[in-house]
Amino acid sequence: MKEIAGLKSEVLLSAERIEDIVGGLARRITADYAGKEVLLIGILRGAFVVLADLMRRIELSCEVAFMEVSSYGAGTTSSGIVRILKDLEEDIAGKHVIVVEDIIDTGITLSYLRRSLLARSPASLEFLTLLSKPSRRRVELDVKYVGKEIPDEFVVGYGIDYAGKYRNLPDIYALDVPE
Ligand SMILES: O=P(O)(O)OC[C@H]1O[C@H](OP(=O)(O)OP(=O)(O)O)[C@H](O)[C@@H]1O
Ligand SMILES: Nc1nc2[nH]cnc2c(=O)[nH]1
Repeated sequence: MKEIAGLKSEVLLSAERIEDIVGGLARRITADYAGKEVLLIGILRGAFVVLADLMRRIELSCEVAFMEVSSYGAGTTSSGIVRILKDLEEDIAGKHVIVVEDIIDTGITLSYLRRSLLARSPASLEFLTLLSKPSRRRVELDVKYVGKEIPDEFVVGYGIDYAGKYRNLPDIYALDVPE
């Protein structure tokens, strides 16, 4: 047991377990896109850690780009309103795009991104998330690459923050957040 932000917390996924999961996702992408070039779009800020590890294990010609979106304030619940804080600088028309997320909760962020990115005519568009909380879904989403499904717990570490902090923790912790 460890205290994070004064809250009780337990390791949900160790760094070693995360490495295995990310390696498995990278192998699937390498096989699925054989002979093609991919564009990975990391959704800032949380996805930068998984994206950095994932792309180094993908054995394909690979480009990277970033968008920053936000649907959470300082707290632990989604506002339900997605804002694009930083858009792509490049054209994605004709590219094989994989959007990389750290976590999917309600699905609102990715369903908004799907609409926004499909309108830009990529050759293909798929989604990857390290973590998914299926019990929290408020919109249906087809996510091809899911690292691990987790219960409805508030998690931090490996890029995922609590009030802007703890992204640097190598393991992922479940926090005992009061209701
Ligand atoms: O499925 P949803 O309910 O839409 O939630 C998922 C979103 O929430 C987190 O981002 P957050 O807004 O916390 O921003 P951050 O990545 O900058 O920490 C996560 O990175 C996803 O983008
Ligand atoms: N930090 C954090 N952000 C989230 N966004 C959606 N779910 C979560 C979560 O469990 N933890």
